Amino acid sequence: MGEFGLIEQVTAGREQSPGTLLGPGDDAAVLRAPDGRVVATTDVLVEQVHFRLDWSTPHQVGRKAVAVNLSDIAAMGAVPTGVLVGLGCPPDLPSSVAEELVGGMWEEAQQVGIGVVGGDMVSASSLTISVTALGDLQGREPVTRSGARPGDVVAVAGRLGWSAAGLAVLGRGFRSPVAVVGAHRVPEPPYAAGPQAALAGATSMMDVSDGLLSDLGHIAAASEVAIDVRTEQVEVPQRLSEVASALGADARHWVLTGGEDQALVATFPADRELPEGWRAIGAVAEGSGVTVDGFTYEGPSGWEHWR
Ligand SMILES: Nc1ncnc2c1ncn2[C@@H]1O[C@H](COP(=O)(O)OP(=O)(O)OP(=O)(O)O)[C@@H](O)[C@H]1O
Ligand SMILES: Cc1ncc(C[n+]2csc(CCOP(=O)(O)O)c2C)c(N)n1
Ligand SMILES: [Mg+2]
Ligand SMILES: [Mg+2]
Ligand SMILES: [Mg+2]
Repeated sequence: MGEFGLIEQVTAGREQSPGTLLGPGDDAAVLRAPDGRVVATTDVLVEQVHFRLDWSTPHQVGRKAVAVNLSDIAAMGAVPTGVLVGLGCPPDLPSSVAEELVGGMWEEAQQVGIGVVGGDMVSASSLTISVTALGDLQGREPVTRSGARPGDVVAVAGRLGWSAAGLAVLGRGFRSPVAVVGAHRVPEPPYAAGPQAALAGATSMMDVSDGLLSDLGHIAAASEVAIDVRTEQVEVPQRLSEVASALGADARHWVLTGGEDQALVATFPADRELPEGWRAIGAVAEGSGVTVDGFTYEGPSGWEHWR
């Protein structure tokens, strides 16, 4: 099948999402931007680096590719308006795989009431997925990484360590459909928690893609503050402890440094009540860097490409 046939196959019969005025099909999509500002973010996923098709179905990979972008929109306190999808497909990739991938992308997009408004399809030596998400601030100010202040509470919404546990299970050759494997295949970012945190006065926020400690390092650096994570406040779910003891691994390490759950982490003034779904895990102080119970964490604090 040629390029245009494939584009036809993956776009045919798709409904236009509510904020889309035009597209896909023209030189660019036109989206409503009621706020007058557009939030934009992009994340690339590469086969063997971000996913394996013997570990996940194309549909699950498609959902994840969109989810990791929508969590960046939520982390700004915005709501998504549309996604654009770039697909680099090896020549021998069955068109059904591309179809399933795009189907998964649509499913995830539709969870938040949007659609795939455009994209591009090219030949490539390994399957490469580039998703761009656009969002709307609905009149609110963006919640950046740089607003954390000494005295703030650090809080998290969503799962931590589940995807890393699932990755460990898959990496040891098990394919059982346990919950952590499901969490690795398709993250469940707490999309609504982003705008809710913004409304509740969050001073900084980001999504946890690389690992809690690593990502908190970005907030600490951008805000020029120190962040201490208090392990007595950080829940290690029973499920993770069970998987860890079966594998001889450390569940707390997954929670503190595991990426790809796309949880949201934010800081809030200490006198504010945390919005529903948010749990306190630490505190902001004057200084620099991230500590755990006052000490520097031994070992890598999260995923880093080329390391
Ligand atoms: N090639 C690039 N050109 C310009 N800006 C970039 C480039 N790569 C990354 N950035 C910017 O650097 C910042 C950090 O990028 P990073 O990819 O770590 O963000 P993220 O999407 O939140 O994390 P993750 O990729 O782990 O999901 C972002 O603001 C991003 O837009
Ligand atoms: C086959 C396979 N091996 C390893 C991993 C783990 N992994 C890959 S990228 C990443 C961080 C987030 O990516 P990015 O920073 O690019 O957004 C993590 C934790 C995986 N998902 N699949
Ligand atoms: Mg990201
Ligand atoms: Mg991010
Ligand atoms: Mg990253």
